[in-house]
This record gives sequence, C-alpha cells and structure tokens, in this order.
Amino acid sequence: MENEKKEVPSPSKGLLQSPELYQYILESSVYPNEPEPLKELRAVTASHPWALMGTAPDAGQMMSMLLRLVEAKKTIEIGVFTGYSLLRTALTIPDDGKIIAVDIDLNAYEIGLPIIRKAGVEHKINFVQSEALPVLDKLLETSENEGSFDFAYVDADKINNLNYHERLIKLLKVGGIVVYDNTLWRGTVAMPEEHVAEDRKTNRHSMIEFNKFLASDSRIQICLAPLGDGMTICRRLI
Ligand SMILES: C[S@@+](CC[C@H](N)C(=O)[O-])C[C@H]1O[C@@H](n2cnc3c(N)ncnc32)[C@H](O)[C@@H]1O
Ligand SMILES: O=c1cc(-c2ccc(O)cc2)oc2c(O)c(O)ccc12
Repeated sequence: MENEKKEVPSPSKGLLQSPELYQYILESSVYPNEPEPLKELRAVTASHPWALMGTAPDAGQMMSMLLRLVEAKKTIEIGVFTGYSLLRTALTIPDDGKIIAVDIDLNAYEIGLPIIRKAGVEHKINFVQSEALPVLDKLLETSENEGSFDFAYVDADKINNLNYHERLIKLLKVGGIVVYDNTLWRGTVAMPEEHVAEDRKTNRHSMIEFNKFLASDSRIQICLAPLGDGMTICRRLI
C-alpha cells in the first residue's frame, strides 16, 4: 500500500510498551506478506467508528500460521465485524474449505463483503446473522458436527467466552484449535481494579475468570500469545 508508512497504528492496538516497536513488527514482518485484499479491508474499516475492534494484522498473521499448521478446512468464527479475521481465514484455507461466520451485525459485514467477493473467496463463507450461542447449540443438535471442526476463532462479546468454550470444545476435533482474542483486555487483567476505567471493568473481570478457567481445563493445551490484545490459543487434547 502506498501510504502504509504514514499509517501509525494506535499504540493501544498492541500491548508493547513502545509504539515504534509495534510499528517495526508490522513493517518488517506483517505488512510485507499481508495479502492486498486484507490491506484494502483495513483501509475501508479505518473510517468506521469502531475500527479498533478489527483483529490486529499481526494477530491475523498468526491465525494464518495456525490454520496452515492444522490444515484447517472446516472452521467457525464468532464475531465478524467488517471481516478482517474472516477474510484472513478465507484466504488461508483451501478452495473447498468452509467457514461458518456468526455475527449479530449484518451492516458491518456488508462493508467488507465487496472485498471478500473481489478476492474470490465468498463461496467458502456461510455468514449467519445471529446471536452466537443458539447457532452453536443448533450445530450440537447434529451429532456429526461433534468433533468435526478444525479451527474456531472467538472475538465477540467477551462475557460469553466461557459459554462459547464449552460448546466449541465439543465441536472441535481432537487436535483442533480455538483462538480467543482480547484475553489481556488492554492489559487491564494485570492492573489493580482501581486503575481500570469504569467501562472496562466488566470485561476485565470476565477475562480474568476465563483465563483462570482455561489454565485449569485439562481437555486443552493453552498458550496465551501477547500479540494484538492477547490471543489465547487452545488445542483440544481429549
Ligand atoms: C471485536 S468485533 C469482531 C472483529 C472481527 N473479528 C474482525 O477481525 O474485524 C466483535 C463483533 O462481535 C459481534 N457480537 C457481539 N456480541 C455477539 C453475539 N452475542 N453473537 C454474535 N456476534 C456478536 C459484534 O457485532 C461485533 O461485530
Ligand atoms: O473496544 C472493544 C470492544 C469489543 C467488544 C465489546 C463488547 C462486545 O459485545 C463485543 C466487542 O471488542 C474489541 C476487540 O475485539 C478488540 O480487538 C479491540 C477493542 C474492542
């Protein structure tokens, strides 16, 4: 992208202390290999009032790595917004791969949809406009769906993570991966409560409880990667 150098991502997008170091990571290792449609999607999302919600490009790069490592074909995403992480997934999985993409907000998805179409990957996506929990419950009504998903990505309402986890663990194959975004919630999980802004307290509390739960869940192997806003990678063991 021509104006890439001028784009200084908000330091709050990353957890690193120095914005320059984050910029270095993006310019040296993420942007050079970021497919053009993803750059375009970032550009059209930039003017959205909630642009900050889009998955960070470095986190998206790691998603691609994980998707390739497990040779993902059947995937599910909870929380689509304008579609950055969805397009990442769609560009990474094979041509006959499938993504169930769930979001209550169709308008945001429609911002990214023309770019998804132009990239030639719309056929891999089944967008479902809905609350996520009923969609997961419906999938679990069909026994063939159990243990059938290679990969899941969760980036929606943070207070429901535990509910999503209980369902996704059943839907994932043994060896399959679920990634949760925002597990460090802007670093607030490690701050004293009194230093945390009022509007971040509920999600901070949910994340602390969720992180505790994941660490004690013997069904999974976990790794909390400190990139983006904190990405916890869980691999189903049993
Ligand atoms: C952080 S954004 C997702 C960002 C997206 N992964 C990306 O890369 O751009 C969170 C999204 O979750 C959706 N959401 C929130 N609560 C939800 C729920 N209960 N069920 C489904 N989607 C929900 C919101 O509408 C919003 O689009
Ligand atoms: O600032 C946010 C807010 C959210 C968010 C909050 C509540 C919901 O029901 C859904 C989403 O998500 C974010 C996010 O995923 C991110 O990477 C950065 C900021 C925010």
